Amino acid sequence: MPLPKAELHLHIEGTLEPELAFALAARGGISLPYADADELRRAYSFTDLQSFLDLYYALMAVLRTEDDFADLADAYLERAAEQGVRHAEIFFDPQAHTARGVDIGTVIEGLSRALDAGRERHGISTQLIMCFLRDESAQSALDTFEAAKPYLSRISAVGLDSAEVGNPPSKFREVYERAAAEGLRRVAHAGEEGPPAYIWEALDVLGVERVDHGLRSLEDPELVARLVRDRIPLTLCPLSNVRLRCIDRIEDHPLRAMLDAGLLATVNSDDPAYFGGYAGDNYDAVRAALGLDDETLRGLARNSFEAAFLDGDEALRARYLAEVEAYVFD
Ligand code: HPA
Ligand SMILES: [Zn+2]
Repeated sequence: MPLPKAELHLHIEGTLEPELAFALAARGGISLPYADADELRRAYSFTDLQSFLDLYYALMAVLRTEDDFADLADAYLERAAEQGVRHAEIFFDPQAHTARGVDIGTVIEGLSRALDAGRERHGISTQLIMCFLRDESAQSALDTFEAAKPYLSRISAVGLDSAEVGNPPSKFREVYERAAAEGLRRVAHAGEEGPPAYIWEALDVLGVERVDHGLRSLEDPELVARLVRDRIPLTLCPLSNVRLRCIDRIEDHPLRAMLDAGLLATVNSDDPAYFGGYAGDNYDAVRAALGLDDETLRGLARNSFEAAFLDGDEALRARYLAEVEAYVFD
């Protein structure tokens, strides 16, 4: 049995495995510019974030109907359950779909259908986090937020993703203010490729409660002090960092140094279909590369549930935390 954990940094569109992409393409009468799943998988060689995003957005062409989104989320939950994920807070990118003429309601209803069934079918509790594409305009984010208004009861938080450098968090101040006014939680990708200054902005301008990645935090000791003081969680994604060449080798990952500095670090998968592994695979990778012992892994799992947006159900959080403490490593 795998270590129980929460997944807090997972793009549902990044769980689109090549085989499912071809199956959805066939169902929708869409042709892909690859002969088969193996050829597509061979294209998964990235030089930076943008080179990944280009393929990530292109492949979304197969996601068109409510059933497509439901099947995508159901396939993810099945893989996640096998890897010990008990709770998942899942990003989606509405603008990547509405730009192709897919209604935002189709996206949210399809995902929600699979997530609602997920508790029974896969034993996983879930939340949805709506992300804005930071390389689109601030107005586009505002328009997206307005379009999502009828569905806000299904969304727990807003996030910010896509091409980071040149698109600082402060660009999205207004839409984050609106989200907060509607009672939504706030997170943002920051410090993946971008500088520590972007992490400060995410905290001070957008009011985020968690930083997605925050990989470059250690470059700024004052920032580390702030993150430690306020117990701001970082949702790290080790395999992603290697595949997108934010770090050269997994052995160079700053996770251990971050834990030693007192940061509330968590381990997550980002875009598992593209980066070589789901949540448990990321735990396995850092365990092997950084020589983490069992109690450090247990601490990472504990952090994941402490960082989860489970304030509305503290009994559930307590149950998950008890599972972590009772876990016996083999
Ligand atoms: O790793 C990522 N970084 C930024 N945006 C993203 N959108 C999907 N994955 C990512
Ligand atoms: Zn991400």
